[in-house]
Amino acid sequence: MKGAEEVSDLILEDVRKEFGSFVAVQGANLTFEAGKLTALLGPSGCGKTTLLRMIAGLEGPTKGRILLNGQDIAPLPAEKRKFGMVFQSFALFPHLNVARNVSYSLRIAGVDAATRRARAQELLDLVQLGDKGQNRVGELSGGQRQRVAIARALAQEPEIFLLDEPMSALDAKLRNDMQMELRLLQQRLGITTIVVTHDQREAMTMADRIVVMSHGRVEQVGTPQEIYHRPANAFVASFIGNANLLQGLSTERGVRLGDTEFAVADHGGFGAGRAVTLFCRPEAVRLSDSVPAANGLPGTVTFVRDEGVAREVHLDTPAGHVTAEIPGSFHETVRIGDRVHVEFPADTLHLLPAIESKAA
Ligand SMILES: Nc1ncnc2c1ncn2[C@@H]1O[C@H](COP(=O)(O)OP(=O)(O)OP(=O)(O)O)[C@@H](O)[C@H]1O
Repeated sequence: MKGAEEVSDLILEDVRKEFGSFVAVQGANLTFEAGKLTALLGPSGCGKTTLLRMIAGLEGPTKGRILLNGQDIAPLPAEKRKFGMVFQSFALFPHLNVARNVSYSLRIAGVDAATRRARAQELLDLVQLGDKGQNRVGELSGGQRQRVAIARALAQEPEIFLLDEPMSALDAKLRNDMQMELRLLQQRLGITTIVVTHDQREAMTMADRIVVMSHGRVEQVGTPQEIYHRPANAFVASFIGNANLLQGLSTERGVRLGDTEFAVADHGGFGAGRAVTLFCRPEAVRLSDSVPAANGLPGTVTFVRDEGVAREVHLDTPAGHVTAEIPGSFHETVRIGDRVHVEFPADTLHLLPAIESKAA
């Protein structure tokens, strides 16, 4: 297998894709680090598959450069790029047995039969299907088929490994297992990998870095922790997990929501008197019977979702709707209609740009 040290970062410079008058990807500037797994994450239609297909060479960019090892590969057709690809459907050949599926591309490349057999066995061992080489594809489970698709994509020692929604055909339990398996395999091989997904948990589980997209635009690039704890804007904050996003006015030291001023750890350099969004994760919100020393609001419970390990409490406050996530407890109860004090600890608060009004 090729190691990360032999392949450069993959760099996209101002890559844009238009379909007629529709802009599917707006000038994307991205660096995919060699040897790392990057997730392209966003809602349906945001352009992530189009971006992956341009990287694969299945779609030509309208504009921009795709640089690998110092060369602009944008004009190269897919077959001239040494990339392995796994599709949503796995696209296996039903008439070939498992080993032949894996070695198919080697056969096309004219590799001799003995080498092909040895390589297929090596790859099937790698994905823990060493004893299934002679089986028909139809005899395999969904997870096993996915492993065959991965082994097949790795057969030609690709420089870059591309996966488009690789888990979407699997049920929830298997998806969790395969996410871990794929991540461990990728780390073991140290192969530059790009995974398209609309599932934020999948991206958080597997990726070194996440590229969040919306409407053909890159909204933020960062580690899973950066994206979760320091989202760049309200879209990223609410796409990745749950978020409280309260509209207010910035002050010298924080933010004013209605009559109450809150101290804020990360002021975001907004200055005073600007329309801003206060961002706080539900698990950072505290609920108590007594008035907190600072950053508190009165609240009335409007809904309680008990998820065993945690409890999601929805509240009406003078600043708007707030969601708190508190530890699940067998003994304590929270009921609809309870009046509580809601505290937003200053060190968990961040200011983001104001949410644009649709009417504006
Ligand atoms: N060949 C094409 N011709 C015209 N429009 C296209 C073409 N391919 C994609 N699009 C449009 O470009 C936009 C982005 O599509 P893309 O498949 O990249 O989104 P996506 O984020 O991967 O969504 P999904 O998860 O639903 O596949 C969509 O509005 C889609 O309809």
